[in-house]
Amino acid sequence: MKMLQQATLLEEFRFPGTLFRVRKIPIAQGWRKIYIKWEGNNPTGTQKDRAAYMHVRRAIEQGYDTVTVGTCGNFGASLAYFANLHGMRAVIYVPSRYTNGRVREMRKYNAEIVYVDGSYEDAVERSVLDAMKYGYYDSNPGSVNSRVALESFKAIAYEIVAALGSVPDLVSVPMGNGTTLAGIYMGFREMLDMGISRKLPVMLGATTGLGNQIAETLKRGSEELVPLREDEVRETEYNEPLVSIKAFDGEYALEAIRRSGGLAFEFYDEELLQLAEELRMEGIDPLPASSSSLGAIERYLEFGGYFENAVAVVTGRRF
Ligand SMILES: N[C@@H](CCOP(=O)(O)O)C(=O)O
Repeated sequence: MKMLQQATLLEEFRFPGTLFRVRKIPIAQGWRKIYIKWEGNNPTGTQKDRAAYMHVRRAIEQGYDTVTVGTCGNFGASLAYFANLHGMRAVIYVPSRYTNGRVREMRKYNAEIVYVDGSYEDAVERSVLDAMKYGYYDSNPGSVNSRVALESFKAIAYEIVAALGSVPDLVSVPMGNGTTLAGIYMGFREMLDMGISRKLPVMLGATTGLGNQIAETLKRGSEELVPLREDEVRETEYNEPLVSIKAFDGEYALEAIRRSGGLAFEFYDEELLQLAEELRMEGIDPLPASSSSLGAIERYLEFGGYFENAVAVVTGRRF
């Protein structure tokens, strides 16, 4: 029943699901194939639309009139959009230093903004507490409904296999909380378990060198997520979506990277801008942080990795 319900939800809103082959970048020429899974054509321009859509549908089915999330931008804009589309109230918690265009977009979709003094993690915590206090549907990572986002990203794996006809050797995903990467890997696992496919891809996590709990854990070779202090992390204009003091789905992402024989690679602003430029030559205009997935594939080759075909999930457009 649960699976049937989910399939129905996925069918009701069709995400554009664009997958195209990279042509201009030297490493992608010849026999080696690199594809971009482009999420920038989604309604608010990022993969978060997939999760927000499913959260709003569930909230309606469960009789809620208000949805909430803590956000730095993308997830909040998505949730506000789908809530507004379905006549629901959205209360979005934003760290007070964020007054960017994405916050204006949330207001455009009639969301109520609550500014929180502190980090992204503080905004999430406040949203979770208020969800309990006021009876809002909680869309936060790490909350009672956190499985929903993971489930929603499985569809990316299915769309990749549908477009290519098979599982690629390598899949590279930008990594903040680890939710997108973990969800995509779960999709590949599900297809393998159901006999739809015959292998799993190697998973690459693409993140920032200025503070991500999952990458730090891998570097230190720790079995469990290592705690990161706020003063060990530095947020910049371009790395913000990849920074994570507390990676809410970090355990799942770690498992996906380790079990698939994958790696995580770290990038800095200049590199992210350069990668975004490379992707502009391919005809898309991505958020620099989202371009890190292409960088991880390039880095993997430099480190002597081998693949015949790879997919870089480029999670959002430039705003
Ligand atoms: N936040 C980034 C990276 C992927 O997000 P995650 O929190 O699911 O790891 C983005 O949206 O591109």
